[in-house]
Amino acid sequence: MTVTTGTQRQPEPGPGPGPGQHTEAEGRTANRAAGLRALKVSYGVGERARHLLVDGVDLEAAPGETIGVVGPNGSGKTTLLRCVYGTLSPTSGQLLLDGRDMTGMSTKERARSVAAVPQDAGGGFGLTVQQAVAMGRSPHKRFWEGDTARDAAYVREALERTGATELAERRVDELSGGERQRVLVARALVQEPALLVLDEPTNHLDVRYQWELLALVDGLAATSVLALHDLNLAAYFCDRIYVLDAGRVVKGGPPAEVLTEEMLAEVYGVRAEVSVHPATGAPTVVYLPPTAAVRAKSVRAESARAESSQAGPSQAGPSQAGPSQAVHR
Ligand SMILES: Nc1ncnc2c1ncn2[C@@H]1O[C@H](COP(=O)(O)OP(=O)(O)OP(=O)(O)O)[C@@H](O)[C@H]1O
Repeated sequence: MTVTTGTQRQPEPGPGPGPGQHTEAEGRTANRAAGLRALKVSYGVGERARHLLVDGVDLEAAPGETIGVVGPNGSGKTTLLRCVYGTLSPTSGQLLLDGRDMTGMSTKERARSVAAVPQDAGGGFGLTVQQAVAMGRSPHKRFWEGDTARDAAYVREALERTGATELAERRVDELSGGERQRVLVARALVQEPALLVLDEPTNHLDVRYQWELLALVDGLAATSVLALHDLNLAAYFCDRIYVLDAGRVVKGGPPAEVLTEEMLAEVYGVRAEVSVHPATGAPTVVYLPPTAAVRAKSVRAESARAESSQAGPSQAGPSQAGPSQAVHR
């Protein structure tokens, strides 16, 4: 994680050597990072996949960076992240992991490098938390191999790091939303990802766990790509932020460049004040009641979006400039 704005953030201490089973030097989660590049990635649905939910997205995450993907509801964040972690194949464009085309990787190979925490993921029915988290080790094993002491150590550590140790013997389907979210993150950690993709990871979490979870993710050596709605958390934890609107990146760069009052009015249709917080050094957004002018602008932008989405991507108006014009890096 690089500090961009004179913040007083302290790096998250690295994990300890675990319960005597391994050390960081042996290649645990914290030591792996891969660079990600999305080049003109599009994902389309409908006739000839012409309705683009993700439209020509360029995105870059250097090894170890924490990248935020933000944007209004329905702007394409989840669809983009699904392309990155492989449950969707882009209609066009390329996704490169350390320069290698990800579409050429087998499922298992991809799973050895990329872990995902999808939005509101279900599953885990009938399993205990410990069993569900241990399943994250499967990309690193042959199918007949049982859990080793080393696997158990990974699981123990991941549970510790996500504050889920107390939940180990509980059934996953009996957990609260926030408890379940921490378990999903623990399962992703034991996968030893070089790239971690998290879709709204702070969903269901109380403020303390939101903070702790993002600090944990940020403290990993792994590259992280996060979809977030909370712009203040994104401002604090992300090295760079990409703003999606109607499937396109309309702005990208360090939080201080991206999170402007103009962007918030233009993309989200909200009135806000952005200042640098004296204690954190990060941009901080305070939302204000909308004026009549902002409300009217927001209604106009909303109907322009609706028209453009009905007309199809080729009819997009000038306010939806392509990424090459609008991304500020
Ligand atoms: N399979 C599909 N077919 C048609 N439209 C889809 C499909 N999947 C998603 N969409 C639409 O694509 C748009 C982008 O959806 P996506 O879930 O990627 O947005 P998002 O930015 O993650 O939204 P949110 O912030 O609400 O989670 C939405 O308008 C959604 O309704």
